[in-house]
Amino acid sequence: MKLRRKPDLTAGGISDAERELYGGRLRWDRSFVHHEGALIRMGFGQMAAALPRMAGTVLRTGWSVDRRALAGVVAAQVGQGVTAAWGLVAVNGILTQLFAEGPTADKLRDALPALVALAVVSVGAALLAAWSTAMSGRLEPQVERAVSARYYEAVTRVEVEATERPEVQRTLEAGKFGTDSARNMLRLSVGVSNVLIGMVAAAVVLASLHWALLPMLLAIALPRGWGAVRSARREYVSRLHWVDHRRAIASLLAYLTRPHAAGEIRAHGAGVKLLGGYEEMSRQMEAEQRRLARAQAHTDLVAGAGSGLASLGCYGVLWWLLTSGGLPLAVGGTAVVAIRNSTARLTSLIQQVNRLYEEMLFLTDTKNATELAAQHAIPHTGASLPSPVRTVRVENVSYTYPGANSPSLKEVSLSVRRGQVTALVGANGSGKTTLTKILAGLLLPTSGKVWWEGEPSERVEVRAADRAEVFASVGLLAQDFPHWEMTAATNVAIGAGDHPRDMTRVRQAAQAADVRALIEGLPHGWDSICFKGYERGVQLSGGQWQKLGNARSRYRNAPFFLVDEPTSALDPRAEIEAFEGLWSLADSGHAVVLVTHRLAATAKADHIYVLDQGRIVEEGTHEQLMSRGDGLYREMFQAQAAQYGLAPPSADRLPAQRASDARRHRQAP
Ligand SMILES: Nc1ncnc2c1ncn2[C@@H]1O[C@H](COP(=O)(O)OP(=O)(O)OP(=O)(O)O)[C@@H](O)[C@H]1O
Repeated sequence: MKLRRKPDLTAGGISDAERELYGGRLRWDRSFVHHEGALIRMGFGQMAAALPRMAGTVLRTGWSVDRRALAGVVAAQVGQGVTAAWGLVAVNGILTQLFAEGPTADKLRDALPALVALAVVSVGAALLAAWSTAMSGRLEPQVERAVSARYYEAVTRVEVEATERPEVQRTLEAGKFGTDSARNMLRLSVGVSNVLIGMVAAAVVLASLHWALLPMLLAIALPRGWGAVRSARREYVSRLHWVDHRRAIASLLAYLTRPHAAGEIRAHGAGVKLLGGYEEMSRQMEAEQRRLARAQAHTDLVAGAGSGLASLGCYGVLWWLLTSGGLPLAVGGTAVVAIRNSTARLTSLIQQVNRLYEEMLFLTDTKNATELAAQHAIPHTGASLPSPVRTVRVENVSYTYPGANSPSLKEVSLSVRRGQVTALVGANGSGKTTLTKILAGLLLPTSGKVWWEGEPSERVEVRAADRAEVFASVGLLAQDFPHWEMTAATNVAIGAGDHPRDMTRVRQAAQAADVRALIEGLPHGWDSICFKGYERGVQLSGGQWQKLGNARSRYRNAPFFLVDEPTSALDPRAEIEAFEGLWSLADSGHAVVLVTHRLAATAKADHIYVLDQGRIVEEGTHEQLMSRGDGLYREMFQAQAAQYGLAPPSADRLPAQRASDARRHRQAP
């Protein structure tokens, strides 16, 4: 029977839902090619070599987390192998006695010691199996934790820019699937080694009875092993190939139950669309499952036929050995028992090797991801920043996002000083947020320099600086800051890393952000979980969240505050108070970088930079900028004022959406 070398993973084509909701096929072609190259092409021999290597990695991890448990598991496995071998020896003893000449009663009496030995060996095997289960149950979660922690620790240290590169993103993403593979591999390795030791024991006993019995056992095992590897590869390739598709299905379902989407799901009928999409895309997955099942059945048939033929051959050889007098009848009986046992073990071995191989592929992804993350890690070392830092100076900085074909910042120069409010204004997409990320040390300029300056002549460029110190100097409040589904207290105190929580300061920060009374008025106060659905869960409004975010950056109390639209959801009174709070922070010696479209607030800033298409086109105080007759800032300010009837309408002079915005989004080939 001829097997196809490459499965047709395009089966099912593209669904209407995929085209409508995602604009095209969701198949992971790049990764498919990548994995086809390295692991999937691995031959049976290489795989046989790779398996113990990967199992070795898992065992080393086990050794580092819990030596006693690992030693217990290994001892129990070896013990079980020994008991299996003794079991066969006892069976041989029993059969030898039973096939001997003489009255049946005598033969049974003579076989009694071997029978007792068989019973003792069985009890021993049961005790060892229980010990192995207990020890591996203790070890498995620890190994999973160790591998996951290594992966996630590495991933969270990757440079933000690297995470923007599709190839890095995908490798890191693929690594997620293998974090529980270490645990599974350990469990499966224990299972496989258990069966293998039993089979090796059977092989040793058989070989000692007659050399020809050993190749027979191997001949039965090999076709099944081949089938296992083949099926595992197919499953793995399919899982990777459909990973985006699966993720999309999961996100469709997640939307259906997320509170923030509840309104549109019902009122706009989005739920019907999502459910329709889910059904259609799930049907494609089902088609893929059917394809896999058919292919698996095909492989099983071929492997089963091979194994069956080998068994037939084995029994033929056994027959010939017995009839030609090359083998005593009792040994023949033992051989039959051993072959029957081993064939039963084979079924479980096949299933476990199959899974083991698949898990190994996933664990390899995690290992690769962890290594790649280490290559792109933010350096641990670097020059200390001047103490205290007084100014961050940006010099001719340009920045192009990976994959974009034009820069988001072009030759930008500016200074951010302690004790001042520096405002960044400009149209959507003009580069304000990108600039704050550069200031925060999250993105490194594609060209140009960012200097952290203290006293004159004391300065460190961000690339040479100890980035941990840079991060420690900034407090970020992003436009889309995280809403942690945790307690209100955590949502404030998480702004200070792993420092112990100081509830007095949490309350002060909340007070300054005008959210203390609200939180303390909740039935569970600071222990309320800011996500409805949990016990003690509460639903906060958009503005209340924003106040909590402000409290978080207050609590962090870093010398450089970078706040992006911190008042977009606040009511007018709260907005005024929030801006006053920022100004008082500057008065107390902090640097405040304020990104906002509320130009009434920037009017009081010490210095305003106006960005347009990634360039700083104007700068100065509000008065200076308003005095420029044709200035962009003046246009924007007047357009806003006109909405309140405070200035003549000038909508026709609003800055138009720039064509280069669209160009920037186009991905480089
Ligand atoms: N991660 C990214 N990858 C590629 N391009 C990006 C990325 N983030 C932003 N951009 C692009 O960079 C340009 C500047 O974006 P940025 O978010 O800095 O603008 P902004 O001035 O903060 O806009 P807004 O006022 O809408 O918040 C935009 O064209 C945007 O599409």
